[in-house]
Amino acid sequence: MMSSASGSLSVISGDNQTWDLAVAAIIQAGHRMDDRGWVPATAGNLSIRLADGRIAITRSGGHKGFLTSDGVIEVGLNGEARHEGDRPSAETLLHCQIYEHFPNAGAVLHGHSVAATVLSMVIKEPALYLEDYEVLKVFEDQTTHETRLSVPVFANDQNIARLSRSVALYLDEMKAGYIIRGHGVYIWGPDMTTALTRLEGLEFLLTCELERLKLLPAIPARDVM
Ligand SMILES: CSC[C@@H](O)[C@@H](O)C(=O)COP(=O)(O)O
Ligand SMILES: [Zn+2]
Repeated sequence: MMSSASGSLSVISGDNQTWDLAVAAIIQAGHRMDDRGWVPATAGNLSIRLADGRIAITRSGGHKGFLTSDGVIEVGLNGEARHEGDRPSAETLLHCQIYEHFPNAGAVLHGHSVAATVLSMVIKEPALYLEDYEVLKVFEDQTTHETRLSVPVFANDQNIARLSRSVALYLDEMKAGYIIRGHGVYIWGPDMTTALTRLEGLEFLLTCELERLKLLPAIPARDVM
């Protein structure tokens, strides 16, 4: 999932050339995700890989709607903070794994939307299947609605290193990021504009699926024990 989308967001840069631009893009994206209701409370984390390889990521525990430059710090590809005392996102390893696996990845986004959280708890399958939606074309290589895209769903795990090992097995097949059950989505792109565009596409599709489920005939109630 690596082609670029041109964007009109003022700060969110397509080239991520300088630290200050990267930080500004993360702040703007955090505010946008908050406006859309995708990062409630202190949920979510965002990062950018600069052209020189440095990784800028949100600090752990901050509210992404009130993000300032102090809330963005540098980590190495091993997930460790570059500056002593800095506490990067608890899920930094999931970002670094994407940067390591996809040389062209330049931005990674993680949100906790209601749709991603509820849908992933309702479906029991190890993937969510999206088909026949026009908006599927927002994802790389998708040229028609006549397709079936699978978004892997992984069990939630507070042990992020262990979770990243489960994710690693499926990274090559991912066209539209992945979902952690009852938790949220991870999605990425070559730059922040593209990552945000894909996130918006995915969130739209998840909301459609949730609405569709509501219209389906009710599942018969289980026998009361
Ligand atoms: C509000 S709880 C959410 C966290 O547990 C986590 O899943 C999350 O998305 C944010 O963690 P963070 O360490 O701030 O990057
Ligand atoms: Zn999270």
